[in-house]
Amino acid sequence: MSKLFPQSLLVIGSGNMAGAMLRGWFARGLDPASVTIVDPSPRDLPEGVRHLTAIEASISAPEWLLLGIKPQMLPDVVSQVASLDLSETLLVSMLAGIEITALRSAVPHVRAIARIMPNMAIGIGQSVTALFAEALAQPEQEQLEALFAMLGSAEWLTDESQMHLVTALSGSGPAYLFRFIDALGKGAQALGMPADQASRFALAMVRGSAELAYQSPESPAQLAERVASPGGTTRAALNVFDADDALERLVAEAMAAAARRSVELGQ
Ligand SMILES: NC(=O)c1ccc[n+]([C@@H]2O[C@H](COP(=O)([O-])OP(=O)(O)OC[C@H]3O[C@@H](n4cnc5c(N)ncnc54)[C@H](O)[C@@H]3O)[C@@H](O)[C@H]2O)c1
Ligand code: PRO
Repeated sequence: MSKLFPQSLLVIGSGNMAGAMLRGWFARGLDPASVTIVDPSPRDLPEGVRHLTAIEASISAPEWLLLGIKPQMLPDVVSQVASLDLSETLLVSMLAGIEITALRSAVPHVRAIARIMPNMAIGIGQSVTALFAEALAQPEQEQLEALFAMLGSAEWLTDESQMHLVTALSGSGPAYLFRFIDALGKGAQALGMPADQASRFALAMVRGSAELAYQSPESPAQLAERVASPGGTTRAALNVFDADDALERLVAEAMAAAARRSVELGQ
């Protein structure tokens, strides 16, 4: 790999996700002067970048174009990018559900297309990011992997349809976990614990347990068994989760809904 960062990066839509990515890359050496952000109302505009509220003819051909808009905004943006010279550009899309064939027909004049599915932990350099690219992006394969591994970890998918599943797992997943932490706090509160203390205990417990699971050679399922003493408190709670496979069914149903929605967003 000859270089790490693209020489010029055009970002269309710099909200939560693209903003967090940029901050991570700036901290690791990306030159803000090489970045142009097009966004009518960007979040925490990074210092030193060029900011435009709409596509202008003055934008020169970017090496990379990062799409950070919501999937529903794609038709609006497509008409604007039609005027740009993208014949040498790699398009990197984080849009949930929108497949490469749809991106290719929306932006036919782009040289190559890659898709990514990061998650919100990208803001602290701990996203697991799925990558999928058309063959035309082969020259940038190593660079893509290095740039997203820098913000956590990155893994290629061999089949694009798996993007829907990754979106339902690790893309949306932080929200599931945040809800679970919230439910733990509320549960303790309902049993009589002060609300702020219950929230602190719930969050600290999840943080320690996630780190333990990450470091342990044992699977999460095995670790759960180690917490549960026979006839003890944990088993009493797990019995509630396990009755009719209630927890597994609920999670599987929620993830299936997310994956279905991802497919719908692409249609
Ligand atoms: N939020 C997540 O956890 C997450 C995770 C993985 C992937 N994604 C994907 O990332 C994308 C962005 O999500 P987000 O949470 O950062 O959204 P966001 O709403 O925070 O950011 C979208 C940005 O697009 C801008 N925008 C709207 N219309 C525009 C236009 N016409 N031209 C230029 N900019 C425009 C908005 O001002 C906003 O700053 C989505 O496609 C989503 O599917 C999000
Ligand atoms: N956030 C986006 C959504 O909810 C995609 C994964 C996480 O659609």
